[in-house]
Amino acid sequence: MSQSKEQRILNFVLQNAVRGDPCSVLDTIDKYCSQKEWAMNVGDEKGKILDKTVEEANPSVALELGTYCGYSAVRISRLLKAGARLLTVEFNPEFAAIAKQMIEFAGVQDKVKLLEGPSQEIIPQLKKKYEVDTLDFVFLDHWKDRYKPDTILLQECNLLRKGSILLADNIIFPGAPDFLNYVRKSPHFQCTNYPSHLEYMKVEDAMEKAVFLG
Ligand SMILES: O=C(NC/C=C/[C@H]1O[C@@H](n2ccc(=O)cc2)[C@H](O)[C@@H]1O)c1cc([N+](=O)[O-])cc(O)c1O
Ligand SMILES: [Mg+2]
Repeated sequence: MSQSKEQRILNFVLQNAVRGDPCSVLDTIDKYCSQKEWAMNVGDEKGKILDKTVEEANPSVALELGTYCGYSAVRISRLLKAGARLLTVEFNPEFAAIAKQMIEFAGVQDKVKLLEGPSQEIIPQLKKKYEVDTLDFVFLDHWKDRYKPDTILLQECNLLRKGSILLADNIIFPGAPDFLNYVRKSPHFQCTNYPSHLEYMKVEDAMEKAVFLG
């Protein structure tokens, strides 16, 4: 059975990164995906926007939708204060298995809880099953047609509070037009756009920050 691209990325990290060093894991993934095989990690340029937004939010409880190989889970969790936690949602069992190993190799496993399943099933479980009160930060990077329904679902489940910060990847490419329209038109969100580029490419992309106003 030939290896998957995601398994090749993990193997490259296991063989070339420094165990317990999140930055080394991030740099190694970026090296592989810029030189050998493109993959849909948020990457370093948009990753720096993610870093700034996480630092602004300084979250006690953060949610990520779309773990993939764990690149942004490592990126986010390396910035979390003592006792803070990241819940990350992955639907594909193969990607979840890769991400779990990536997170453990980076040494951030005590800050990260990987939840396997579709976001529309997991989100309604966050309060009772995962003991979440409200979310301080949400990173949206899963299926682009899920950004809007999941943002609505987060509100319906009372998971956002005044000041909760949402950050969405891929606003230009592949694009999330219904989400963008929704948050920009909604009186409940204050939006900011961050122009950037698609990971590892010269293609235009952007991130959108949407602060919940209550
Ligand atoms: O399509 C993209 N992302 C979709 C991500 C999907 C991920 O979210 C998970 N998920 C987790 C929970 C769910 O409920 C559903 C899916 C999927 O199992 C997958 O791991 C994308 C594409 C490009 N691109 O250049 O083409 C660039 C990007 O940065 C992207 O993020
Ligand atoms: Mg993305």
